[in-house]
Amino acid sequence: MAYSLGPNQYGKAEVRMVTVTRSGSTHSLQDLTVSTSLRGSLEATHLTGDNSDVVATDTQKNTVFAFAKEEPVGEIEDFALRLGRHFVSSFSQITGARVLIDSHGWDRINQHSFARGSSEVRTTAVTVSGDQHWVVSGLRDLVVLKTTGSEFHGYPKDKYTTLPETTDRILATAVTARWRYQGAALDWSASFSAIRSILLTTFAEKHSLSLQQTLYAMGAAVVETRPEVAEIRLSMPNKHHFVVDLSPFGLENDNEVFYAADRPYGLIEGSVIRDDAEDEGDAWYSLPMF
Ligand SMILES: O=c1[nH]c(=O)c2[nH]c(=O)[nH]c2[nH]1
Repeated sequence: MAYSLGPNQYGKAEVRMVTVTRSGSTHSLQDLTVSTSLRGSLEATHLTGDNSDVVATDTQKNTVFAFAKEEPVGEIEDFALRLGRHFVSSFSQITGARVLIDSHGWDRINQHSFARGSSEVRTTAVTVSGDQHWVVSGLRDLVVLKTTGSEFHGYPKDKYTTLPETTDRILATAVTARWRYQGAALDWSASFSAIRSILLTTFAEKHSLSLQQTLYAMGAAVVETRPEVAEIRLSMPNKHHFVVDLSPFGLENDNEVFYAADRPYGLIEGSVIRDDAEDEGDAWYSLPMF
């Protein structure tokens, strides 16, 4: 039987790194989870166990920590680009690098104390291939809910359908969004804040006939207003809130008391792509579709 080594990559996953920057007695904190992954001429280790081309995952982890000391980490996109370029330019057998960074938020209490923020995470996935690079940034677990402005009706009914139609329901989701940047280097933080704010405003203001419609509106609003975004992919679980039947207790539930079910949940996923988007290259290589 004939076979050969297929696509492969390897690296150190989820390096947990916290950095403290001091400006007098005011300290700043960055709390990151960094994953590195390398591609290249790695047949030997897979086929014969010859490790002469393997940049050890332990070395990759050490590089993350050392780079954080040698220069301020700064924006996660820039830090990921520095790491990716380092691996590709330092080792001739390494032709591509993927660096994933999650940034976990802390809210300031005083000059040197912090409270862990919400579950929301800011993300980036940087790919370096030869002298090219791609940046896909985003957020995860941005939990939002609206108490009205959401309907769901008009769907097909068959013998298994029990869901009542509604013209007024709670709509809640935990947004995961990834957007692919195009064009020249930019102010990553400013772009992130603007995109996050567009997602929130559109969720709140768009009257919803389905979560699918809301997802598309959120993505479209980003692509319409942010020329640096070639494409955005969204994954939005429908965090169902069911009106509790209070009639056994002789009570009428006028959309006031809900059962917040955690599973199963609808999972609505989709993307919005600019017609004239720059080529995606390796931007999404080995990333989940949504
Ligand atoms: O916004 C919704 N989209 C669906 O596809 C769906 N299906 C369902 O049971 N409830 C909902 N809500």
